[in-house]
Amino acid sequence: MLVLPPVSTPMAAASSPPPLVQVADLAGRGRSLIATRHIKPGEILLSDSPLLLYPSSPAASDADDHAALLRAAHSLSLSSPSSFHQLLSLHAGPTPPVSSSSSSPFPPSLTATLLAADRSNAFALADARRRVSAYAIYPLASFFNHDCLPNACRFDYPDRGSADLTVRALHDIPPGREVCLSYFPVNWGYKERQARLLEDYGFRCECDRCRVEANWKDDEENMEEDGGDEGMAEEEEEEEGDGDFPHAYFFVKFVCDVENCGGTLAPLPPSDDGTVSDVLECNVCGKLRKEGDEDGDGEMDDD
Ligand SMILES: C[S@@+](CC[C@H](N)C(=O)[O-])C[C@H]1O[C@@H](n2cnc3c(N)ncnc32)[C@H](O)[C@@H]1O
Repeated sequence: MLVLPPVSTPMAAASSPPPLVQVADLAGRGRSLIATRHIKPGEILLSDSPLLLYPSSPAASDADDHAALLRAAHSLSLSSPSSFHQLLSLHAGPTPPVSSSSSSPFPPSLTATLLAADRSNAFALADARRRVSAYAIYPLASFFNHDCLPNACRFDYPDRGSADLTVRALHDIPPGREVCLSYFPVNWGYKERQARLLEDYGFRCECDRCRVEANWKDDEENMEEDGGDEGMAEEEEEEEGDGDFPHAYFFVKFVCDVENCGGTLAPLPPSDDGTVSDVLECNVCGKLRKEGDEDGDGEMDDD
C-alpha cells in the first residue's frame, strides 16, 4: 500500500494525531488512520480519552440512550464549546429514528446531527459482567474505519474506573497501511455484518473477507456463525484447503474461543526492549492465551 501524506483536515489540525497513526483521506472511506511506520504485534497505536461519555444500562431503551446522549452533549456545549464543535465535526452517517426530539435541548437539525454522529462513532463500554454500562465518543478513535478482518482491536477498562480506550495491533502492520477495527464482534456472519454496516454506518463493506463471503451459500455462512473454523474438523479444513475460507487463520489465532465471548485476541504490548509478546489477550473476557496454543489446552499445538 502507498504511504500517504498527512491530510490537513480541520480535525487533524485541532488534535495532533499520535505518532504511530496519522489521519489521511482515502477515496470512498473518508478520514482514515494510516500507520506512520512499521508497527509490531501488540503495539499500542493510540490511547484516547472520551470527548463525550454518557451512561446506559441493559434496560435502557433507544429513547433513554438518546436522551442521555443529548443531555451530555448539551453539558459539553456549555462547558467546552470547542469540544462540542469537535463532536459536530465527526462523521455523521444515517440518522436513527428520532425518538426523543421533543425533549431535546437542541433544535431538530442539530439533534439529528448529534444522533447520527453518535450512531457512527460511539463505542459501547461494558462493565465487569459484560453488560453495556456507558457509551463513549473519542476524538481520535472515531477515525478508525471498519474491516471485517481488522488489523487492530480496542481495549477498555471501565471496571477500573476509566473510560479511556487503547488500540493495539494484532500483527505486523507495514508503514502506509490503513489501520482498521471491526465495529462489532468478528464472528458475525456476512448478512448480519452487511446489514449493520448499511443501517448504522451507511456503507456496503467490500473488504477482502466480504468479497469471499458474498459468494457463499447460506449454509456456509451458518457454519461461520456457529463457530467458523472452530466447528470444522482439521481433516476437513485440509481437504478443502483455504480456497473457500482464506481467513481461517484469522479465526484460529485472533478470535476468542471462550463460549459466547466473540472477543478479539491481541498480543500484549512489546516489552521495553521491543521484544514482541507471545501471549495474546482477549479484549472482551480478558483471557490470556500463549501463541501456538490455539486449542487452549496449555500445551503447544503441532503444526
Ligand atoms: C467511525 S467513522 C470513521 C471515520 C470516517 N471515515 C470519517 O471520515 O470521519 C465511520 C464512517 O466511516 C466510513 N467507513 C468506515 N469504514 C468504512 C469502510 N470499510 N468502507 C467505506 N467507508 C467506511 C463510513 O462512512 C462510516 O459511517
